[in-house]
Amino acid sequence: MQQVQEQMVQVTGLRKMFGHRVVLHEVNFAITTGEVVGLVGPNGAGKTTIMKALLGLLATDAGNVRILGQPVSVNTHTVVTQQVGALIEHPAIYPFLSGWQHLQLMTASVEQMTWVVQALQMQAFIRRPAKRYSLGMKQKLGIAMALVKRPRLVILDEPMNGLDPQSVKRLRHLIGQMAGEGTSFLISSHILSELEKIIDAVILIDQGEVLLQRTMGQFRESARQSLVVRTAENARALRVLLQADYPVIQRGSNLIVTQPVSLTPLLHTLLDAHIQILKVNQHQEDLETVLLRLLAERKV
Ligand SMILES: Nc1ncnc2c1ncn2[C@@H]1O[C@H](COP(=O)(O)OP(=O)(O)OP(=O)(O)O)[C@@H](O)[C@H]1O
Repeated sequence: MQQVQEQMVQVTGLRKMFGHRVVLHEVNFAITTGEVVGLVGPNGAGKTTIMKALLGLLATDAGNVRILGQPVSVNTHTVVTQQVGALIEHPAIYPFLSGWQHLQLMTASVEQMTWVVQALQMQAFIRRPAKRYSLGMKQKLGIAMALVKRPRLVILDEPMNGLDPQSVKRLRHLIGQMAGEGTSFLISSHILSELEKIIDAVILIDQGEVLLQRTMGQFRESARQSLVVRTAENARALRVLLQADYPVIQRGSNLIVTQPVSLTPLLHTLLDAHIQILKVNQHQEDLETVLLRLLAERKV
């Protein structure tokens, strides 16, 4: 069923200083209903600070946060309490309570608790005291606590930390399912290859500024296409292509043409030099490559 694209989060002109250091400059972005947004950027870029501001956990110096149209600040967080689930930094876990008792702190609904325990496959350890949990079990419990009330907005800071591949897959599935039912997600992660599989849009933060906000559709359209060519004589092929002014580099056993070019003249150049072509592939830059390139270009 098509979701109505209601505004879930609206952040305008957010500014935060720690002492004299500006850590968020004029941050603006929006998240719609059912949208899964990735918040990415280098260490110290300001991702956790943004998440804390969204939850009203941090006094800001300027700007506004609205969730479902309602203002959020350190003094006003009714909408956060009622509609938002979050896991920021480490989950708050009491060693002597079981996982189940932690979930009971979040909701009175046994149905909701049973649903999340099954969805994240926590049945085997949910009744044990949390002091006996592994890192990954604690992380799952933290995620379960964020999701159990089926909130309208979920904020997850590095949710994949410590999770095994099966659990990552299960979480991905669950996020997709909840998003399909209208829950919005803001997820930070350094594991861009994983993040890319679940997000609808990405926000890139660097030094407290939003460098880019794009839907994955826009992102794929603008991602550069490179051409991967393998020949029987790569060293000679490299020389021939460079002489013909192609932007080409050698990587492992492949030659990479780094900018869009027409295929036929390139192949003719190689065939005219009697070089046997073994493989030709179009390759699209992935999220990680594009973001690293954008960050590198910024430093130039
Ligand atoms: N309580 C604080 N006091 C002073 N400076 C702080 C405080 N919290 C964060 N900072 C600074 O604010 C900046 C942004 O930190 P933040 O934790 O938001 O980054 P991040 O993008 O989440 O980084 P990471 O990827 O390493 O988790 C950093 O330079 C950090 O040193």
